[in-house]
Amino acid sequence: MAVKGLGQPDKKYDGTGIKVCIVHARWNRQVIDALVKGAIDKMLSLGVKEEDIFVETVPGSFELPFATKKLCENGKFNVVIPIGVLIKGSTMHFEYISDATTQALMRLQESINIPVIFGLLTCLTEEQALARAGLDEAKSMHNHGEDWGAAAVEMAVKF
Ligand SMILES: O=Nc1c(NC[C@H](O)[C@H](O)[C@H](O)CO)[nH]c(=O)[nH]c1=O
Repeated sequence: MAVKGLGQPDKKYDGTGIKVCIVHARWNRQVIDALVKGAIDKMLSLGVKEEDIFVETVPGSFELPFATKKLCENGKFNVVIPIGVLIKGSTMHFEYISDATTQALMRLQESINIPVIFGLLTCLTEEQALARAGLDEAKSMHNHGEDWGAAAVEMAVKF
């Protein structure tokens, strides 16, 4: 049995009534769209109402922290899922955006006081990104957006 991976939740959480913000980048759009759909479909299956899921987009992952702060600082949402896909290129751009965005999203939880689900894929190849969105031919991995949707419901219900 594989060791790595998300364990089953301690119970099935009912997402009825929770308000969710998804803010996603538009870079690597094919992968982004699959991840967003995976997160939404999972949350709907856990009782979240479609009208309680608000979706906004930004150009790229580097814009996720600022947009997340502006969208969530007024207390309208119980949880936020920033989603971005970073794919390593030939420069250090990937490393700087990945680290800066990750740190900013983690710190943001202190100021907006709601759970921030980490929906940033930091991939070394396009194949890694496709696999983590459930888009590769071999279906070698599940759509990680589903994990983020489940985590969002659990965190919003519990805290
Ligand atoms: O470079 N690669 C990527 C990227 N660059 C753009 C950056 O996030 C930002 O939008 C611009 O620098 C403008 O501020 N954004 C991503 O989401 N994924 C990438 O793979």
